Amino acid sequence: MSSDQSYVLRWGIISTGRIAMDFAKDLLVDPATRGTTDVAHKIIAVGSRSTESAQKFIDAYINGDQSVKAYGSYADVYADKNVDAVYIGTPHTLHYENALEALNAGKHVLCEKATTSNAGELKALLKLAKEKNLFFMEALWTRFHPLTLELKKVAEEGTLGDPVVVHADLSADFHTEDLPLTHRMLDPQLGGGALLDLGPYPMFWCMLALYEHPSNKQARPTSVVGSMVKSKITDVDACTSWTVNFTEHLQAQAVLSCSMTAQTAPFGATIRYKNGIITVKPPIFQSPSFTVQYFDKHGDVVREETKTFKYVGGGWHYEADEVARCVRDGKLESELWGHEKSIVMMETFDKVRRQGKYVLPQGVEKVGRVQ
Ligand SMILES: NC(=O)C1=CN([C@@H]2O[C@H](COP(=O)(O)OP(=O)(O)OC[C@H]3O[C@@H](n4cnc5c(N)ncnc54)[C@H](OP(=O)(O)O)[C@@H]3O)[C@@H](O)[C@H]2O)C=CC1
Ligand SMILES: O=C1OC[C@@H](O)[C@H](O)[C@H]1O
Repeated sequence: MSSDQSYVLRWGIISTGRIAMDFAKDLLVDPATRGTTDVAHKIIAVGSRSTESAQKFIDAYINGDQSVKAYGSYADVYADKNVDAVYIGTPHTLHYENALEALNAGKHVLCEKATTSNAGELKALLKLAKEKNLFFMEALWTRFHPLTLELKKVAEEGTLGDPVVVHADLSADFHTEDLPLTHRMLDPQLGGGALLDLGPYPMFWCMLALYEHPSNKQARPTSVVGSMVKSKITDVDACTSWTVNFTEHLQAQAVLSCSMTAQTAPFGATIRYKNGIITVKPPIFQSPSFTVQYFDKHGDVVREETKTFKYVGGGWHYEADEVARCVRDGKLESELWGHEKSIVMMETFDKVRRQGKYVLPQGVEKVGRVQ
């Protein structure tokens, strides 16, 4: 759906799993329902390891639209001349080669989190994207939500002062004892475990609250300390926690955690400032509301405000709109979630994996094995 003036980005979707479904469904939501009139989306093709699965996906989630091509390989999507941008929804450890092939075929890329298996792979992709003059973005969808945009305004308008401590957790009990060993959360070949799957979200709130805060002047973390509890089933991380310090311009610390064997922590994310506190209600990847409490000089709450957000769709369409705008404007990266932030995220995960002694099997990481 598009208004006459809108720029239409033509998508190719690769993989037919859970997140590809969520993303595709959101591309079909009328942009006007979220106040978007300058860009719109068209799904041109779906690629899967089997044509049957691609066709089933189109039938089930793209209203059986006959104009959408069902391909039995990802390569066919990259080769389709009508595709402008490729959305990658495969497991983490496949992102590198999928994105590499898409970029080499001249396509812009939106790639699911965790962007790659490690920072080395990510940097190689970013270099290629720049050489080819193509847009690349990690699909950190939470960055583009209206809640996040509003929270950032409130956080940085001055009254709250500098940020000091962030706590954030994202967990989910995947009942790993019942999963097949080939499930992406358990299989080390697929980068299984809590950190690479759930970790991007606690880390995201750390990045938003501390890294992005103007007082931090975009300084990278000064230290990262992590700890992992391994799963007894496949030795991937079941529970991981890590602290991230920002001490070059701030005196601030984030205390972050994720687990794939427990329910998420009820506090979601809290950001404590000199003069108040912001609480982000769980789930922190798709939060419905946040509350701000302002303190007087004694630390007593003098004002409290809760802001609630609703929209049509699941919220993945906001990142799609960002990609469309950037591609339309010839940008190679998003100003809101650019390359440097994805690198800081992946470098942090590399450090935590090293400290937790989580080594992926030989050959999984295509660039710079973390060990
Ligand atoms: N942004 C978000 O909200 C979310 C993001 N994610 C991210 O998306 C990625 C995929 O997660 P999710 O959709 O839950 O995973 P699924 O297991 O549901 O789907 C993954 C898909 O990848 C394709 N695939 C290609 N090779 C393999 C392989 N060797 N093993 C398994 N699947 C393969 C398959 O599609 P086909 O058979 O068609 O080729 C499969 O359906 C992860 O990186 C995850 O972190 C996940 C959930 C939410
Ligand atoms: O990105 C994600 O968000 C929601 C979680 O349920 C999921 O495991 C993760 O991949």
